[in-house]
Amino acid sequence: MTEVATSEVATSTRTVNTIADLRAVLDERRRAGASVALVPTMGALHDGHLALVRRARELADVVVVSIFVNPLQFGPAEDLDRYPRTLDADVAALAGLGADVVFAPDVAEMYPSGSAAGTKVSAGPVGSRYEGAHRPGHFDGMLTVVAKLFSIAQPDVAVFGQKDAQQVFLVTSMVADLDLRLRIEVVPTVREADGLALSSRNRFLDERERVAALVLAESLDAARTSAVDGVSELLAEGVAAFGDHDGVDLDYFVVVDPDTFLPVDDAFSGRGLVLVAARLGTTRLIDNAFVEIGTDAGADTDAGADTDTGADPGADAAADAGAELPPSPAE
Ligand SMILES: Nc1ncnc2c1ncn2[C@@H]1O[C@H](COP(=O)(O)OP(=O)(O)OP(=O)(O)O)[C@@H](O)[C@H]1O
Ligand SMILES: CC(C)(CO)[C@@H](O)C(=O)[O-]
Ligand code: BAL
Repeated sequence: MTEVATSEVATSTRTVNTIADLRAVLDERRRAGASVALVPTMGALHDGHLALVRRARELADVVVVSIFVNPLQFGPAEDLDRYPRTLDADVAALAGLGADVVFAPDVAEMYPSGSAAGTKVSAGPVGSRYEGAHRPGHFDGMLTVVAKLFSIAQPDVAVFGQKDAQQVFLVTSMVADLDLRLRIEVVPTVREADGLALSSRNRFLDERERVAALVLAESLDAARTSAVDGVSELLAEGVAAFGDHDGVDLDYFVVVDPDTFLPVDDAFSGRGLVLVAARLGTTRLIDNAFVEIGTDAGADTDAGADTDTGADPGADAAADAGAELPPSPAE
């Protein structure tokens, strides 16, 4: 076997920092017949990430977790510099779950000619909507690093979180469009007890913002409850949930067809996916939930805890319903 520089964390978890070392470790395991699962992350791990790792552990013989804060997916005014970096704690948590390899390259290893230079993957039209409208270039940068990680690790399966729904759609599309030879596994959103979706960025919320952040899950609950009455009602109630929350700026609240990721029209019925994004001070959060529209089946998935909607019946909700509101100047 090629000699590999590693640091042992637990008996069987290794951290590798170079592409060559990761390939050497995985090639040896694959030659022995092992299957490989990859969990791509940007670190600052929380229970949402750990759910992906647990799922990966069930799916393959070797679990690789990548930790790389990818500059290519951050805009110039975004939070690249303040994005949390907690590598030692991350590696300890992963060792506790029996992950086999932590891949933690630096920027020069991933982008030797600089992150602005070189070939990029284009996310296509859906990449410019919703998150992409507010974070221009984000999805091209995300797909580029994910394609590189797939090429480097050559996993049989890669595990992603439903919390980043548009990311899941675009990664799945890339795998199909480029005939990549792996399977994408999606894990439901992990939430705090009160319904807030776990996110590395939650740590930036102050006490007041943490309370106000619940409105995202509440708006999804409101949408789910009113979905039986159709798309317009769902959107009106979802947006109305933001009516009495000062200090929360709604970026978008839309319902899309999960198969196309395009907004549904008013007559749509069946399974829809509601996407929401909002800013609280300098922190931007996203969330989503599947809903069953026009039937009384209710939501079928991982939407937030069963909280009150907080909707203000008097709010001028309908005016903004379904709108992709103009992008904010900066995060
Ligand atoms: N609450 C969650 N439940 C399930 N999966 C999650 C959750 N949060 C993040 N993930 C998934 O973990 C993977 C890595 O995400 P990432 O490192 O960007 O963390 P994050 O918490 O989403 O950070 P941020 O939202 O601040 O960007 C992605 O596939 C993402 O969807
Ligand atoms: C998939 C990913 C690791 C690519 O940098 C990132 O977008 C994330 O953490 O969701
Ligand atoms: N969680 C998706 C990665 C990002 O926000 O850049």
